[in-house]
Amino acid sequence: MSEQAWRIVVGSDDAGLDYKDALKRDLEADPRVASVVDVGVGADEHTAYPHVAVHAARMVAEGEADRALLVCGTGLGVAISANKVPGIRAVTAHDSYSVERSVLSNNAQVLCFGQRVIGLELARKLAGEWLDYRFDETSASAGKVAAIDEYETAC
Ligand SMILES: O=C(CO)[C@H](O)COP(=O)(O)O
Repeated sequence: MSEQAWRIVVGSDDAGLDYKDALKRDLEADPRVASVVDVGVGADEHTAYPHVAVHAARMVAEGEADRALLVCGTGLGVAISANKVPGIRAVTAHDSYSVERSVLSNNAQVLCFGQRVIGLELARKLAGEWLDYRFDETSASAGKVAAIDEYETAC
């Protein structure tokens, strides 16, 4: 049986707009993706990154999307912001191994890139690889991710 296609939300601030739009086009053309929702920014829009990131992360936390792909200048601010939403595990990852482990070790639902940090072709390649990974709830990593969740409710 084939795996269910991803429902993805994309977002950026103005510093990440070009990459967000390019990655969105790739995702829309990808058969592994069922739907793509763009929460901005659009051209000539200057919403600060925390608002966009939290909007996207809430969509994931509330089950409206499976994953989010976020872009700002560094990929750091969108990750910090998305992680404020309970239940969200957001990472900044600019290399293939980290992207893989963000899903297989950390069950991260949110991947963040920095448009001022990596080249567009690398970002496109990493986003494509990201779609192939699914967290294994029966893996040895599952208990560690559960411990993160326990700290979220305890702290
Ligand atoms: O990279 C950003 C936040 O991490 C953002 O795109 C730019 O933020 P700024 O340096 O505060 O303008």
